[in-house]
Amino acid sequence: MAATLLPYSLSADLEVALRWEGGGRRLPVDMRGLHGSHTDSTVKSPKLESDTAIGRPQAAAERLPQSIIPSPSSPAAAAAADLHPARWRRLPPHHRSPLSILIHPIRPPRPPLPPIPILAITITHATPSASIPRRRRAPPPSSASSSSSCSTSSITEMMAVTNGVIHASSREPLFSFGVIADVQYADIPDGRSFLGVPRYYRHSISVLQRAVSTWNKQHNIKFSINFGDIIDGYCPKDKSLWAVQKVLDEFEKFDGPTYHMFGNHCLYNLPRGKLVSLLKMPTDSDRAYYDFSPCPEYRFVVLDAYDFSALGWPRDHPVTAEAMKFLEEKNPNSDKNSPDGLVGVDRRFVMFNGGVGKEQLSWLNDVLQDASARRQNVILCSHLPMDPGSASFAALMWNYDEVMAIVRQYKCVKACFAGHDHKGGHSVDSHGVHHRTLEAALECPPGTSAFGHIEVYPDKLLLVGSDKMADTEMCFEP
Ligand SMILES: Nc1ccn([C@@H]2O[C@H](COP(=O)(O)OP(=O)(O)OC[C@H](O)CO)[C@@H](O)[C@H]2O)c(=O)n1
Repeated sequence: MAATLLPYSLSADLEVALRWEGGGRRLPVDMRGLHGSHTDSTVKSPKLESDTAIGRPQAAAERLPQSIIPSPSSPAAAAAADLHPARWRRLPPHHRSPLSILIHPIRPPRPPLPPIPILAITITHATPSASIPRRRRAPPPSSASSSSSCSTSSITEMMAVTNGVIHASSREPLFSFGVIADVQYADIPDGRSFLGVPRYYRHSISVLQRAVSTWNKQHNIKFSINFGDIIDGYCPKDKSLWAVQKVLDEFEKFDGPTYHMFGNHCLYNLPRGKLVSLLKMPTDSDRAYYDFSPCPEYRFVVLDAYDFSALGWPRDHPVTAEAMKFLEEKNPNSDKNSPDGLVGVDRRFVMFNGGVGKEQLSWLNDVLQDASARRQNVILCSHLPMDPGSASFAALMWNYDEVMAIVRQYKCVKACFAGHDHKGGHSVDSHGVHHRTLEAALECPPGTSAFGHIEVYPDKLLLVGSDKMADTEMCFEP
């Protein structure tokens, strides 16, 4: 492989944590003053040498010295080292593997360690390879320009893709927040989606329980966001209220507020007005969209993606009639949940999706204008994804194009997060906005999880996911 040598220097004591399918090891290394070079596939230095283990991380890990201690499950400590992500580049497919490497400072500083004879590190990026099962599988980055929005250099730009490496950073986050999507809890036996994907209706609440206890242990998670579909449509209607309350009781155990939004499944079970109050949405009306600002630099906008929808409004409500008329025009199938015969992004015109109404669009414009005036970065949250690169076409918001046309009048929106498309996804659109669809809690087999927390910096967001939720670094122009 042609190797491009890039100089680097390390200025702190670091730990190198290696993870692979089913395990991990943490290796403290005194790297102060270390200088070396980085190739496409290896970090080379007097202490870190590449060898035949390139592409065979397990073999490399097996040869690590005895001083290695077990790695803790949380990679939250990744931070604050002068190891710039720009030094790390994507690997060709034949070098991809399940291993991820976390590099973070040792705190407090440790005494120097005896020299380490040979350590082979293969820098692996979690761009999925169909042939290799991954513990932290990353959704494929997709973008109008994969070079995305990292602005500092063309190499840095390459790092805006989803990957399995938690990058060291030279700063502490401004704050962090927890994320979870599509819990879709129901006290019913396991089942399958319309397309045959297994769904674990009872287990999904355990995923939430694990999320909450993890967030609480991390101590620095300011709030959490639940991306909708709190219970499943198959939940017996006379148990809906009980089921929503049971899930909310779990969120209540989190040491901070949780912000909720509507998903289609919420609306199969309960009327909108009831949900707004049950979910304690911070609005002064029946509106299910709102914004909040956890610090002066950031503004969060939570959209109601079912504001214009055939779901949730009373049957005789004008919105129901208008939405059904819209679906009639866009979708010729008698079953309006079916995208059969619809082509490309037109597959989104199905009844289990919805859109943002005119009033909400105008409100969104006002919020973005205000955020721009205050020089705030904005994060858009919606149950429905808003970029074709980040989700199946059939999962997109009906009028994602109208929402994004407003977003593009300003430069303040840095990322859009969504749920709904359970497999997850990540893209960077033509304007450098990240779109991250979060993997569903519902489709985690027992013993597995999908939740995470997002570290917020002035110029990037770092999603640190549990096993089925992939880590994602999202850089942008501040
Ligand atoms: N092709 C389809 C897909 C779905 N349906 C029916 O629509 C309802 C909602 O489907 P469901 O998969 O439960 O919706 P989720 O919100 O959990 O997931 C969204 C998708 O992942 C988006 O890609 C349900 O009644 C289905 O049976 C359908 O008829 N035809």
